[in-house]
Amino acid sequence: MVAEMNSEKPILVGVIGGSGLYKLDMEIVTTVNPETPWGFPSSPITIAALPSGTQIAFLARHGVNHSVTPTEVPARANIAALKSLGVQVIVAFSAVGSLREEIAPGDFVIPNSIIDRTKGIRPSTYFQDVGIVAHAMFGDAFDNELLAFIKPLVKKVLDEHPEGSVKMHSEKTVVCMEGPQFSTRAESEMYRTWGGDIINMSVLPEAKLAREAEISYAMICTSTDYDCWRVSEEPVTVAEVVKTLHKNASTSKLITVSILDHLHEAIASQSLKLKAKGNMEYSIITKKEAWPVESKKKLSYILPEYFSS
Ligand SMILES: CSC[C@H]1O[C@H](OP(=O)(O)O)[C@H](O)[C@@H]1O
Ligand SMILES: Nc1ncnc2[nH]cnc12
Repeated sequence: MVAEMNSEKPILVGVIGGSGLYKLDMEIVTTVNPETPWGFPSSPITIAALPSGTQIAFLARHGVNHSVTPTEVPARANIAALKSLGVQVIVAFSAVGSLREEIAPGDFVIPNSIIDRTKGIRPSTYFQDVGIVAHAMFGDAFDNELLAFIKPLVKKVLDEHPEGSVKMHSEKTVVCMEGPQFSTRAESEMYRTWGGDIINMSVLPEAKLAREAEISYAMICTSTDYDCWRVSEEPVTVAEVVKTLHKNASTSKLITVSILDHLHEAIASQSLKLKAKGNMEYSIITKKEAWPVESKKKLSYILPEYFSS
């Protein structure tokens, strides 16, 4: 029997899959493709059901065939589309390079901070060309309450992995570079001196836009390579990344099936206090009387609490 979208049980959790994670092994309820004021998401969104019946939303960041570059990911549309479905928490997956000896390919990392090395060419805010200015807080780049909630759950899954335990690291800093080319050895070494622990091309502006849309956001990273800072070794190649990607993707699927019910329940019962909710109330600096009508309409798509009336 095909499950139906359950209108009484809202979809609270969204999952963004990165390189290698283009679908989840779950029952598909339906597929939607909402057109947002910022266009269409990178891929249609799959509404999938956990064995318990809990429904979640899944989106492939680079499209299901990995045809969208990190620079071209329509992050505003992705986050807005998930918000339009009622999503309050996003668990994003990402394949990352390791900048530390102790983070080996195959390890998992849940970062708590970000260094921005994108080049300003990705639309990175909803508050652009709308005549309404907002400055979201981003000191804590991820929702710390959410991190604290998922960390022990992810660790348990990794400790009990059927093919042997997988190492998990937390409290790490992810460097987000522009790409699509990988870093030079000098850059890689520089990121290490800056305190970077892992590197990807995807966490920004995704994490910033989630914050603006008042969605709590965490990233679960899967280490695939040592980038190029180890001078005695060849620099990273896509072939090397892909080698680790397959095992990592099946572990990521195991994590989603194992933790999302707990997460959904904690959000629904409000036992998990989400930090993102309400954060924009004090971020909008433009006087309400000056908000252009058209902009209010556009922004009400992501923040109906402030812009609907
Ligand atoms: C395929 S190597 C570089 C590519 O992998 C990561 O993608 P994602 O974060 O979506 O898993 C990295 O950010 C780059 O986009
Ligand atoms: N070395 C690396 N640099 C940037 N993004 C990556 N994704 C996976 N490995 C990476």
